[in-house]
Amino acid sequence: MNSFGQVFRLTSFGESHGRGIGGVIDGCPAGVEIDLEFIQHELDRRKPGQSKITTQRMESDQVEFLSGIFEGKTQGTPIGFVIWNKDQHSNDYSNLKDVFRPSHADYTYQKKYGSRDHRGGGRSSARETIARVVAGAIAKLLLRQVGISIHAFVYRVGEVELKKSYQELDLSLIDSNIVRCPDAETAERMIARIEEAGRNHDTVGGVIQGVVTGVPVGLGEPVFNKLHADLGHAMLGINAVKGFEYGSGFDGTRLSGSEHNDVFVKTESGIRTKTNHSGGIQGGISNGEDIYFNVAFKPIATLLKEQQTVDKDENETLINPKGRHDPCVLPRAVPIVEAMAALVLADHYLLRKINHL
Ligand SMILES: Cc1cc2nc3c(=O)[nH]c(=O)nc-3n(C[C@H](O)[C@H](O)[C@H](O)COP(=O)(O)O)c2cc1C
Ligand SMILES: C=C(O[C@@H]1CC(C(=O)O)=C[C@@H](OP(=O)(O)O)[C@H]1O)C(=O)O
Repeated sequence: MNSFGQVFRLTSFGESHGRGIGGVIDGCPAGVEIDLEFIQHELDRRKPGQSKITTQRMESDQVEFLSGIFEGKTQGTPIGFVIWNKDQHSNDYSNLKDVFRPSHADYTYQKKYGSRDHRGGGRSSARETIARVVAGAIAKLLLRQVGISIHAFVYRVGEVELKKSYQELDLSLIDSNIVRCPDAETAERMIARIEEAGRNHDTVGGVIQGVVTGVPVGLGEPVFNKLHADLGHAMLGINAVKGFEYGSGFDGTRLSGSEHNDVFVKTESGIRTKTNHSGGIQGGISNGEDIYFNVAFKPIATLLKEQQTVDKDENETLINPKGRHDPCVLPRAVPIVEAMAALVLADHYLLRKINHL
């Protein structure tokens, strides 16, 4: 399937080395104020060639809207958009036509479809995430109107970890450096780690943390489409993602129940919890506390060095990829994580409106 969401739905199309990437958003209500500069800014945060630590493919990624927006507002009609590809170097992939890059999608696409667009990985390329960032930006604008904000930042690159909780950080500093870690000293070490991977013709993975604030009580469906399940589905659908945890996550399993329970307290702003191991979600439904989660990204597959592989006739052979690749996806994945979270939150916000008088 090429669609995502229940009410606020995105269908994307396009391949990395085809004419372009685009999408259709269905189910966006009328009256969302569209800030085109903001949408373009989100695309600029994702685009390739943005700094020395990303792929050097040079795309301007200017979005062209075809429908659904009039006089600065959504009309409740399908929103169509396209971004044209301009800097494909398809010859870089000529020697990959009949061989499979280890841990990319070449082998599985070939086996599933019997053929594949080998240029730039075709539809398996993360270039498709452009569509998610456009739709996510519109979802963010909708959520902004109802007081919900979403931030993501790079938490770990390889072994270089941010040793602070998100409450101790100034999230307005996320974009103050090229790696998108809101702590200047850790950011420097992360950048050095990515440069080291690049120099060695290798790649490095890590973790992005996401935080959603201003969420009202009651978003999420109680059995299927639990809020955390939909967030996990969204995050695990991003290219190169290997893991998702929310709230206390895997570390929470080390605590006893009495340490882990989020005790309720009555405050001036209503019922709150003393701690937030639940990560703002209980029984699949938001409880009004911050939602926070971690997303794990692998070190990406295409290494600019020789590796063992097989070809499409099942002979063992060697592979030597060329071209422009991200030594680490995390800096560019930050806006993608935010976009996917925004799609889920907007979807559940609208779903609650349908389900309740
Ligand atoms: C922002 C971003 C940039 C990426 N850039 C590259 C890249 O330059 N080279 C590469 O081999 N994979 C890159 N990937 C990862 C591949 O798209 C991904 O590994 C591939 O589709 C196989 O899917 P899987 O890793 O989820 O199994 C990138 C992923 C993201 C999120
Ligand atoms: C083009 C983008 O990223 C690409 C993602 C990608 C991959 O395998 O996912 C491989 C590279 O593709 P190419 O060889 O065509 O440059 C990246 O540059 C983009 O994100 O816009």
